[in-house]
Amino acid sequence: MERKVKVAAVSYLNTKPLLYGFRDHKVLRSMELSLDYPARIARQLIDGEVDLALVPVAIIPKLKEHHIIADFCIGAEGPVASVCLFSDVPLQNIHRIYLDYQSRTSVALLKILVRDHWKLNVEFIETTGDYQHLIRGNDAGLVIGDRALAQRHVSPYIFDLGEAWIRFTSLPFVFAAWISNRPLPVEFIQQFNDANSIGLNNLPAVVAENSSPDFDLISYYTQNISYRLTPGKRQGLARFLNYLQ
Ligand SMILES: C=C(O[C@@H]1C=C(C(=O)O)C=C[C@H]1O)C(=O)O
Repeated sequence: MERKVKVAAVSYLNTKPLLYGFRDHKVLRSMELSLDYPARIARQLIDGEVDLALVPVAIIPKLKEHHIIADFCIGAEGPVASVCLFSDVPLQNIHRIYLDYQSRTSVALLKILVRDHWKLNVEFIETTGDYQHLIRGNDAGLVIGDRALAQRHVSPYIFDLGEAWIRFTSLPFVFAAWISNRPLPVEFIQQFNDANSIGLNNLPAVVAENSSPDFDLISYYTQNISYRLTPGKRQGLARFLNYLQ
């Protein structure tokens, strides 16, 4: 028997609908699953520690070989809610921006928007651990995931990067996609896609076992995160990857 496919997924609330259907699914016989934050998962796929991962799409150019294997992604066709630039002041008054160490795609997206859409002259600051308390005065911060949903209750100014990208390009955006660093059997991919779809078809059940004190999850899963990797999203992805060259 072939060895098990090592799969890594994002540990945030946005991924729960995709992972819901894996329990008891027969695809589990041929894979093992681990969870982490996006920048770590990116490193694991680049280093070959895993075979397939829900990785930030910004790392695609770093992979020797890549296959987008599933019909699902973490995308947005409007405000995404959990990828935002948070600030005490309006855009024009921001001097410095703390970058989220957990992110790869949103950091690259933010830099594109700052340069070409908002046309701001700011300094970027890398982070390695908690930094949200440093978001004050003229220092803004990019925050993603569940921590962004919490930061929405703290910062008076919220600039949503999903919304900004769409204003800028008129295209949807893909933050993360299921990407493998080697070809995988067709049968595995079919089962994997089936497992992904189960939670999306049963969102009330997904919400019943996950809760957020910060955001309404049904809205998050239906109005903000957009999970289907549609032709429009692939177009948005191609445009984004073009900017990275
Ligand atoms: C929408 C989100 O997309 C995420 C953003 C990522 C990034 O910036 O690298 C990676 C994975 C996604 O989970 C989010 O985390 O809120």
